[in-house]
Amino acid sequence: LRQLTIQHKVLMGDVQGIIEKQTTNDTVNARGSSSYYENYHSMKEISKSKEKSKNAIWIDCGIHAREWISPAFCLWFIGHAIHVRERDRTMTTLLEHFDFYVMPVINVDGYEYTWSHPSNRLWRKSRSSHGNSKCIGTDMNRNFDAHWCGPGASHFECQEIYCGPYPESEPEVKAVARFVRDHKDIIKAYITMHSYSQLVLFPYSYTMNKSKDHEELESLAQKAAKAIKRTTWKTYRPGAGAQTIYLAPGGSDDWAYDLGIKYSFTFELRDTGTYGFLLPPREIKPTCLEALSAVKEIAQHVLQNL
Ligand SMILES: Nc1ncc(C[C@H](C[SeH])C(=O)O)cc1Cl
Ligand SMILES: [Zn+2]
Ligand SMILES: [Zn+2]
Ligand SMILES: [Zn+2]
Ligand SMILES: [Zn+2]
Repeated sequence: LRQLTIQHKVLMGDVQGIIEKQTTNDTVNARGSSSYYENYHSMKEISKSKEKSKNAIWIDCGIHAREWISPAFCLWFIGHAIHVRERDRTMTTLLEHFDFYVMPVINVDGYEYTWSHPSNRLWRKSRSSHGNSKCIGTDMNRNFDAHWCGPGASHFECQEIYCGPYPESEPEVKAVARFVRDHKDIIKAYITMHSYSQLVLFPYSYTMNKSKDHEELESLAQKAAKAIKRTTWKTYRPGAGAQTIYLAPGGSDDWAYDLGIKYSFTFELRDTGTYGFLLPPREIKPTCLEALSAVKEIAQHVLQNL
């Protein structure tokens, strides 16, 4: 059967099958359809054969269409991690211990929409339509399966905080949730970049109750804020989401935390309201530098607490 399975896959020209062709005694990936990530990951697993997969840190950006500084950070981060790691000792060390899974723009259709429709530059949601409503879009940060659609979200499709028809109804949310679930044993931190307000948020947002790791996360968020202060003198406020910004359910950070990824943070990047979502280009680089210093602070703490 195994031989047949591999033959079938190779015949199907499935990359997965070709990868498995090189499989030594690794188990054949049981799942038929595996995503790019699975091909990539199983290739890495095979290349290292016996070794456990490297731990990883997840960073996503652009879940909200109008928060343009967020995708800018993710792309800048990738560039930094690739080009300057010789000069950046900390980054070099972190990259020896972690893979960084970076998703530059989760809400691709929404982001593109704000570029192609200047009159809708402040669009927030996805661009999907469900049922027969005249209104478009689900707030992807209310669509995760974490106290879904409780207080702080809306069941009404025309609302900015519409939670969607059901948890993970948005294909982009489903893709992120599936990947993170499939890799929850090696993903040691979940970081999601938003704007604006200059905040370092940690669970919970869906309840006013403190998480079991409240003290540790608070202290780490404070250290992240101090790193930002040291880098650009900007003040970011650390705090649990519900107390610091608003009570809201279905967010990705709460979902990742309840999945077991303890180090889970939402960043609200610049600014505090002067330009808001329309942050001028001159602020992109300093914002990326300060956000990088915070991400490094978190990653170093995670490394020390593996
Ligand atoms: N779990 C969460 N963490 C952070 C936030 C704040 C962001 C800021 Se734009 C949002 O409203 O989606 C919201 C939630 Cl639901
Ligand atoms: Zn994998
Ligand atoms: Zn946001
Ligand atoms: Zn925001
Ligand atoms: Zn620490």
